[in-house]
Amino acid sequence: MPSHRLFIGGDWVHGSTCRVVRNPSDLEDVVGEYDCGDAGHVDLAVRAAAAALPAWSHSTPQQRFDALDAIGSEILARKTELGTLLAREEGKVLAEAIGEVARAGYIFKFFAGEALRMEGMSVPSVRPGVEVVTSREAAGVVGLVTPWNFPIAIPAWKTAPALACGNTVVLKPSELTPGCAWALADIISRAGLPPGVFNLVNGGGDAGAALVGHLLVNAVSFTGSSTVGRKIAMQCAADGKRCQLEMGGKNPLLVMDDADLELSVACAVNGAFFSTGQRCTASSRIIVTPGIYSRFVEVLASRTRTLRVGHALAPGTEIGPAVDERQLEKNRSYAALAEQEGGRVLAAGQLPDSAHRGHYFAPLLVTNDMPAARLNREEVFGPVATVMRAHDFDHALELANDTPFGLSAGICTQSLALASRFRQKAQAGMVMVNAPTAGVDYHVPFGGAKASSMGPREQGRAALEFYTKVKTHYIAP
Ligand SMILES: NC(=O)C1=CN([C@@H]2O[C@H](COP(=O)(O)OP(=O)(O)OC[C@H]3O[C@@H](n4cnc5c(N)ncnc54)[C@H](OP(=O)(O)O)[C@@H]3O)[C@@H](O)[C@H]2O)C=CC1
Ligand SMILES: O=C(O)CCC(=O)C(=O)O
Repeated sequence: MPSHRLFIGGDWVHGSTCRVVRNPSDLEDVVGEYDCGDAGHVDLAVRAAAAALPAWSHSTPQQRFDALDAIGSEILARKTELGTLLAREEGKVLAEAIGEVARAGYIFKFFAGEALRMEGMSVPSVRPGVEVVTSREAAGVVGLVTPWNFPIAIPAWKTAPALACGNTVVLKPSELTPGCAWALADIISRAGLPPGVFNLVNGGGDAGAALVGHLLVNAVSFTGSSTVGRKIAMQCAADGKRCQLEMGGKNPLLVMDDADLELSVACAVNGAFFSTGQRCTASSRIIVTPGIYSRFVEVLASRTRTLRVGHALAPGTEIGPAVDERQLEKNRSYAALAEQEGGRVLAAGQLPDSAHRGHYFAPLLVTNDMPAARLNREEVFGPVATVMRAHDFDHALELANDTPFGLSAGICTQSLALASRFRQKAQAGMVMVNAPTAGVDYHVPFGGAKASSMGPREQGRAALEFYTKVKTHYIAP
């Protein structure tokens, strides 16, 4: 099987090592071999991006539109094939994987349009006869460091706005999922961009650190763990680089006495367990008021027991495997905490007969009313959710906000008054009413409050704040 190379300065280049990627649903299935780069490859890629910057940052909106639109079209045309690759590489069930690929395609289409709509302002000056206008310019060479859990959508939602705004890019995806990033680079390589405008260096955290610390990189956008995010923030602050971080979540879903039972169970199951809980927007804390508690827990527990865990490509699978052995061990260690911390297991899903073939973990529903319990404070990133009992709405809101994170927060209620109070008081970047905390639109801002995010928002028009610098022009006659 030929190894997939790095893409640097318009050429496919050998890396220094090679990674064999195996399907987490079936470890005997080899997905592919991918070259990994080191600090030297990162240096070459950043220099290529810096050399391409002057011309690309002055390219016409039409050139940018044409390239991004072509990339979006090819991704959409190949969504089933690429979705299958994603499902094999990351373990996301096929329907969700195809949905993620389509999302990546639409993101490129959306930002193709944004390239045409790059606006400035014309503002009356306080001085007579002077004209004031603002314009947007590219931020420069951008380093994109991405995680494994959305291996094509996250590279897309960073790369597309970066290119639309005239930046040049070095993408360093997670070493666990190089295949989707490679497929994206392959599509981009045929979209008519000049050499060096987009570069791919697959590799591990060393390549990521080399990219973040490179002096020719002007801006860094990162999605991943809080631990790595904090390191990157410190490095960028020391170097004076722009920085955008999307990190963890411990997202609450409130279920109020007046909630529709079926709808709230569906929101909880989707938010807590779909995508194997490997979403920063996952509903890992479900906070329930007394009037609905017993009925809700009974239906949710029975639904949890019957969730179909299995091979991501098998028809009917609802929950795929954990991405790798390390994440599986992490899930198991949190599962062990369920009783150690004084909680109780309400329900556990069933492992498939073929569980020994992959990194399978059965969804777990735990009750623990202690806000200080680790299961209520730390991001597991697996299909593990706690149910907490709240006395009333105010108590539920207090529990919801009692977390260092603030990405997404949801409420199930039929009361407009409660929904409005929740939307105002929830300390989160995204609030959902009668909808799961996870699963967002691709054309509106995405990001969190408190320790979940740093820097300007991603996605939608808000993304332009990070990927452009505003210039103010004073023109006197
Ligand atoms: N909020 C979110 O969306 C995500 C949160 N997470 C959380 O993080 C945990 C661990 O997942 P993991 O993939 O290891 O996440 P990491 O934060 O470790 O990795 C994210 C990306 O950063 C890279 N990286 C690692 N170290 C550095 C560094 N020092 N400088 C620059 N880049 C670096 C990684 O490379 P490499 O390929 O070597 O890992 C990867 O590309 C999960 O269990 C989950 O809790 C993870 C993914 C997404
Ligand atoms: O919930 C979503 O649609 C997006 C989640 C996400 O971006 C993440 O987990 O990194």
